[in-house]
Formats: sequence, C-alpha cells, structure tokens
Amino acid sequence: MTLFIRRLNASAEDFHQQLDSLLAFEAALDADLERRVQDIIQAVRQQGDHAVLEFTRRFDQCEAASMAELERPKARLEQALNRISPAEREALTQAAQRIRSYHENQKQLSWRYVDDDGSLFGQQVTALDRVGLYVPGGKASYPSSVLMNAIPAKVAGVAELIMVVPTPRGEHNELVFAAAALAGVDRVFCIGGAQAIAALAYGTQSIPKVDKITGPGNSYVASAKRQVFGQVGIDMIAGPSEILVICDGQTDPNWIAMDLLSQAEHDEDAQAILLCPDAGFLNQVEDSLKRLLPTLSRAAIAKTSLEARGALIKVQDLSQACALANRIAPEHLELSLENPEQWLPHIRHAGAIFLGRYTAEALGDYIAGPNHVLPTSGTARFSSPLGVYDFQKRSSIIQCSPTAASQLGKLASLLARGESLTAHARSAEYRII
Ligand SMILES: NC(=O)c1ccc[n+]([C@@H]2O[C@H](COP(=O)([O-])OP(=O)(O)OC[C@H]3O[C@@H](n4cnc5c(N)ncnc54)[C@H](O)[C@@H]3O)[C@@H](O)[C@H]2O)c1
Ligand SMILES: N[C@H](CO)Cc1c[nH]c[nH+]1
Ligand SMILES: [Zn+2]
Repeated sequence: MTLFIRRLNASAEDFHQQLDSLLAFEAALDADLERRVQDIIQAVRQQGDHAVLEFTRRFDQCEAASMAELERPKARLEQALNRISPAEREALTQAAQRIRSYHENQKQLSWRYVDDDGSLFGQQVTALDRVGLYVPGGKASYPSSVLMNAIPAKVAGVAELIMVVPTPRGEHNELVFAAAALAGVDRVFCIGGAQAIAALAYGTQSIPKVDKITGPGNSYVASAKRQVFGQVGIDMIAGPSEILVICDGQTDPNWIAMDLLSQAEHDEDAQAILLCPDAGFLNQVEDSLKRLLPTLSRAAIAKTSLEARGALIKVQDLSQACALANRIAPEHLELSLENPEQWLPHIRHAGAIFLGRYTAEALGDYIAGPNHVLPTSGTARFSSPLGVYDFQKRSSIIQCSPTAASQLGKLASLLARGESLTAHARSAEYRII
C-alpha cells in the first residue's frame, strides 16, 4: 500500500500557506453538507418519528416499523452487561471507576457570602434535568464514549439520561449496551447522525426533548449540533479526531507512527500531525507509517485520513513546535519529549495534553480517567473537555438588606435614569429609606 503523506518544512517560504490549506478543513466542510443537515433537521422537526425512521433506513440501512423497535429497554441493557465476558466487564468497570474518580474533582459547588451591610450574595449550582448523549457508531462503535458521556452527567446529578447510538445495518456492539447499563443511562435509542440530534433537540412522538446534547460524532453530527444550538445547549464541537505529536526525535519511531495511526483510523476526516526538529527522525516515522499502515484493520480509512489531513513537519526547534501547536489547537497533543513538564507552560491551546514518551494518547481514549470527548477543528482555543461542569448550571443569588436596598437603590436609580428607564429607577427608589 503506497502512502503519500505530506512533508512540510517550517522554514520554507510558503510554509504558512501550506499549513493553512492543511487546516482549512472547517472552511472546506462543504456548504452542501450544511444544507443537507439543515434539511434533515427540518424534516424531523416537522414529521417527528416518521422522518427519523426514514433517515435511519436511508443512512444506516436499518429497517424499523416504529421507534419502539429502535429503543433498547433497561432490561436489555442489563442483559448485555451479563452477556459480555468477565474480562470485558472488568475492563469496563475499571474504566468507569477511573473516569468517575477523575470527574468527581470537577464538581462545582454552590457558594455564598454575606457582606458588611448584611446582604447575601452567592451562586446556586444545579444539575440539568434531561440530557441527550450522542454515542458515535457509524464506522466503529464506542463503548468508551458511553462512559465518557454518561459518567460526568451522573456525577453532576442529571435526572434523566437519553442516549442515541446508530446501529448500521442493525448491527450492534453488546459492549455499548453493557456500558450504558453500567453508567446508569435511562433510555437508549438506536438512531444516529443529524436525525438523532434533531430528535433530541426538538423531541418527537417517542423521543423526549432534552435540555442539552453532548458527545462526539462525524461531520454530520458536528454540523447538526451547531445548527440546533440555542434550541438546546451543546457541549462543544467534538468532530473527527485529531492528534498532534511534538517529538524531540528520541522516541521509538514505531510508537510515534502508531500514535498517529491511532487517530487516523477513526475517520477519513481525522487529522494526524508530527512536529520534530530532526529531519532524519521524520524519515524514520514515515518508513514506520508505510510499514505499519497495511497491518491495520482499518487501513483504508487511516490511509485516506493521513493523505488528506496528515503531515510530518520539520520545525526549527521545540519553541517553534509549541507555537505551531497553539496555532493548530489540536484535540490531542502528545509531548513526546525528555522533559515534557518544561514545555507544558508553553502550551495554551489543546483539548488534552499527554506528557512523556510513555503516555500514548490511546490510554486517554479508554482508561486514564480524563474525558475523551474533546474540542476539535481548532475550537480548543475556546472550548474545554466534556466535564461535570457541562451538566451543571449556575443561578446567581442576591438578597439585599434594607440598608443595602437604600444605599444601592440611590445609585441604581441614577444609572437607570441615565438609561431613560424610569420604571427601573422608581422600583429602586421605592426601597430607599
Ligand atoms: N472529538 C471527540 O471527542 C471524538 C471522540 C470519539 C469519536 N470521535 C469521532 O467521532 C466520529 C465517529 O464517526 P462515525 O461516522 O463512525 O459515527 P457517527 O455516529 O458520528 O456517524 C454515523 C452517522 O452519520 C450519518 N451519516 C453518514 N453518512 C451520511 C450521509 N451521506 N448523509 C447524511 N448522514 C450521514 C448517519 O446518520 C450515521 O448514523 C469520528 O469522526 C471520530 O473521529 C470524536
Ligand atoms: N480518540 C477518540 C476521541 O477523539 C476517542 C476514542 C474512543 N475510542 C477510541 N478513541
Ligand atoms: Zn481514539
């Protein structure tokens, strides 16, 4: 299998132009896809279950006469947990425990204080009522994404968890249902893509409307989440996977090549980039990639992804590598370096940062503890990993003492009159003693 992976030199004159074209994925996300997703959302909004069933037939080749056929009741999820092998159950259980422990640290607490004149101020934190969890399932199935979505929601105290997961051609993975049982998901519907996002956002005859949708997915899912935002909350844009490795050239080239391939194998739209100051090492990684690629079960997907969005980039030094990493703002960043801690302060934009030669990104995908639902397409500039905080919201608390009402009332009245809002001014003035 011949692999053509882009080689860039950061000191070349046209480097920034080449990098821009490599990163222009979002812009290139064809307007046509956006329009098709808009049509799907519109149809689901108007026709509810009927449209969801029709799109599930068309895009997932999955025939069902009613939504009831696509729902998996809790007893079925429990059955899956009992059916999987003891080793698989143990692995899922350990992953769930580690993810739960990590996320317990993220819980936001309510707080309040009383100031000198006896007024009380604070913030009350509450959990969302009902959330929709998107678990991808088009080209691969992701039991790990069930845990990553559901566990932080449970830690936050969300009352009802509705999960959607596509089952192309009606094929499912027992581990996905088992993970749903383990994590305490309430309802599971075997639907996916933009139609599932629209169903959760607007509700249908069978699928309850949720307050927020979280979870990763392909470009259709990412576009649908963007389009329903406002009708419901969303966590972030967690689209096709990305990995950026900064290596000093001292790690085993096979390790680095396989780390790049681990994300490339997710999706033809995935991104895998290596930055290194050592040109000889880049050659070694390229050789490893060519040798290892054909040995993968999803070699064709990984090849397309590496050729479209992959790059081996020769940088001048590690400082330049960090500057480029901040510009790319990748979902995953590996610092495969002798002293990664030294470089950490230089990194400002990345969904998750993996320190040292031994920290393969794949460990973070399954078992380390932090969430694997992470911002992609440069959105790590302003978004964070999925967390307990995504399932909580805050209300401000204000209780003025009579003294404060009088003192603050005078100032509020002045400011209100400055805005020509007389009802505001008089409401404040009523309370001036
Ligand atoms: N960023 C993250 O945190 C993260 C985590 C895990 C996975 N991922 C990514 O999630 C994605 C999973 O993608 P996937 O495809 O395997 O599953 P998916 O569930 O995201 O998408 C499958 C759905 O896409 C829809 N679809 C496919 N082709 C379509 C078409 N031509 N028109 C309309 N709809 C269409 C179908 O409805 C199908 O159900 C990958 O890109 C992977 O990299 C990201
Ligand atoms: N790397 C993905 C996030 O981009 C998560 C995942 C799940 N399973 C394997 N990988
Ligand atoms: Zn992965």
